[in-house]
Amino acid sequence: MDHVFIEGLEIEALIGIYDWERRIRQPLVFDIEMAFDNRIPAASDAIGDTLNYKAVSKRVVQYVSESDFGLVETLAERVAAIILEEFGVQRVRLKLSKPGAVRGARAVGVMIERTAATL
Ligand SMILES: Nc1nc2c(c(=O)[nH]1)N=C([C@H](O)[C@@H](O)CO)CN2
Repeated sequence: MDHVFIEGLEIEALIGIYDWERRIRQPLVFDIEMAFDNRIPAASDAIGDTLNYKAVSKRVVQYVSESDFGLVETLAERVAAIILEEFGVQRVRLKLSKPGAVRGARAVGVMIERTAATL
């Protein structure tokens, strides 16, 4: 299966379980891999046939910038659901990194893979 990806998408958000984290915005980094059949846009050369990574990025930036969660797990789940539901993606892999959250670690966070519900 082909993929469309977004790597290193940096967004500041209100995120964290500690009191001090409720008063600041922290940088988060998203790496997103979306299953998509790229043969169709490759044949037509039409942006309308693509899974448009710019449109997905814009939506993720808008949602994450306005979000307010304690856990990175919650935010990752919500972003994955938006990608599946609003962009018709069948499978998404998402890595959410919180750089600098743990002293000595470059980043911590979660990686999830979700599939669209079938009726
Ligand atoms: N699995 C998780 N562990 C932790 C989280 C989290 O969201 N998921 N969050 C924190 C704190 O907010 C931390 O990032 C502050 O340094 C701790 N562990």
